[in-house]
Amino acid sequence: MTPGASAVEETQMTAVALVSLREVGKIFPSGLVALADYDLDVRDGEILTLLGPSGCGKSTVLRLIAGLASPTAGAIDWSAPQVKNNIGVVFQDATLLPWASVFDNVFLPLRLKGVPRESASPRIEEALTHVGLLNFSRALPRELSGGMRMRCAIARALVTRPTLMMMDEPFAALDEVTRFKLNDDLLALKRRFGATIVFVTHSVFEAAYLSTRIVVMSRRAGRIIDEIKIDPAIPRDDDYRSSKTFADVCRRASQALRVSIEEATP
Ligand SMILES: Nc1ncnc2c1ncn2[C@@H]1O[C@H](COP(=O)(O)OP(=O)(O)OP(=O)(O)O)[C@@H](O)[C@H]1O
Repeated sequence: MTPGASAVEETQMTAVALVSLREVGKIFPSGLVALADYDLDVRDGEILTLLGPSGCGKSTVLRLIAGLASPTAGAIDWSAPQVKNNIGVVFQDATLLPWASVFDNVFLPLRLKGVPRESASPRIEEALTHVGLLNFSRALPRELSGGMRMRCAIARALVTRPTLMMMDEPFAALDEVTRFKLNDDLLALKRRFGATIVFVTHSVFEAAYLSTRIVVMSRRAGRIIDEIKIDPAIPRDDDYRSSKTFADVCRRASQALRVSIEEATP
């Protein structure tokens, strides 16, 4: 039985796939096989987390979906071109332009799309308001804390109103209190902006807290070894963190991770 499974969750699992990876392979020029025969649907509205040992191919999956790399085998099928052409991406390193203000960093994706600064301004201010950085719009990245830099990166990803957000260990470098706060803020942003999120983390607890579905990958060319569905209707709060459902999800994800690590150990 899937922890926290319910009729609501089953309904969500039948949601349309925004993007489908079909028998996708990725072999790097070095000959390293990062992915082989990899199948994955990303369904509308979900927070899908990829969990797996270091080097199992999580970032590669993200990069393929984001169009930052190409598969060497298989197909990536999109539900609509507008989904493919407007993806928000957030990396572990906030990757802000050091010489540009918070405002100008968030403006960047719109500037690249040819939107004039003046007409972009309300959307930038809205995005900054939602991440709590409006009062810092003139600050430079070096004047911000790590958590604030990540908020800026999230605002930059949200400013184009993407249908799909790809987040590669965005909170891994932050202290636990900041990380918890940003987890809650991300869920609030998701409710506000409604994007589907593909999230990569090493943290079982973070995966169990944020996700509506967790995919656990094996080390051997990124095979999927478990899929854990979590009822999206469960409020993500302190009660959830101390609930049996949360404990069950963590236990099952940890067991799957252990299997994936043990089967890769000679
Ligand atoms: N450009 C590249 N050229 C050669 N090998 C690469 C390249 N990028 C990634 N790899 C290798 O592909 C495998 C998968 O890498 P990937 O970054 O997708 O794993 P990951 O699961 O995200 O790892 P981590 O959790 O450590 O970030 C690793 O063995 C990595 O060393």
